[in-house]
Amino acid sequence: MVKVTEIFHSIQGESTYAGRPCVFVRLTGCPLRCTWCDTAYAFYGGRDLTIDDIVNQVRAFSCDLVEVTGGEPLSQPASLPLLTRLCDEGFEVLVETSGAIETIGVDRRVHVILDVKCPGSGMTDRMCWSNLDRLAPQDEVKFVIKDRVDYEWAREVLHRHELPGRCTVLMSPVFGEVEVRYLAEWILADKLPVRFQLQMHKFIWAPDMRGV
Ligand SMILES: C[S@@+](CC[C@H](N)C(=O)[O-])C[C@H]1O[C@@H](n2cnc3c(N)ncnc32)[C@H](O)[C@@H]1O
Ligand SMILES: Nc1nc2[nH]cc(C(=O)O)c2c(=O)[nH]1
Ligand code: SF4
Ligand SMILES: [Mg+2]
Repeated sequence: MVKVTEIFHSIQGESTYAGRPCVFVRLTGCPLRCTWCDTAYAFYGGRDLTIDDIVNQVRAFSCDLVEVTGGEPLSQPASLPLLTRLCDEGFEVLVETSGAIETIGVDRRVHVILDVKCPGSGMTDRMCWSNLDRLAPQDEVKFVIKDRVDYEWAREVLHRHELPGRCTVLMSPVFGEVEVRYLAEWILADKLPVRFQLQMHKFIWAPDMRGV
């Protein structure tokens, strides 16, 4: 069984897949507590579903792109067979993960979108740094930036781990926290080889709306 908060069809708002119709499978529960988390409603509750139930609900949307997110999807061991099954069914599969849980066992066909938790999240000490060694060219690493301190920390980490040569590097502002223009201008001033992104769905729908 997999504990699931919601399954919905929306416009992918993040990563290089932003703008594409996508089905989201949001698993319940997260061992982290990022100070700025926009999905605290997925920490508790949820419904127990079988992998077959989930696949049937996903199929009903007739959409080839599926993202498994949360909560922290990899904190449920059943997320691994779920990801493999979605690949076997022919979907293009993304997993959005905090960086705090080992990505060992994630099907190689899955595109991993891995957060690196900056100091402003309060969760840097939870990072599982060996996850960076497992990044493949089809994966994406994401820094969610709250302020200038986070930015400088992220810049140092991405250089130290030579991330830009290994996969896409995303930088995204914490929604409503940092002036988006400042982050854009910091990236330009430093000529950082990263992809700046905003959470597109928060501009399409109300920022606190669920299921979009
Ligand atoms: C809700 S998390 C779920 C997946 C996983 N727990 C993680 O942290 O990656 C999905 C994505 O939303 C981002 N996110 C959450 N709250 C945010 C906020 N207030 N502003 C910008 N991004 C946010 C997270 O950093 C993560 O990349
Ligand atoms: N539209 C939309 N795109 C998203 N991309 C990643 C999301 C997430 O919560 O992981 C998300 C989300 O919640 N909604
Ligand atoms: S790891 Fe993800 S779901 Fe968990 S608190 Fe942080 S942003 Fe929210
Ligand atoms: Mg979200």
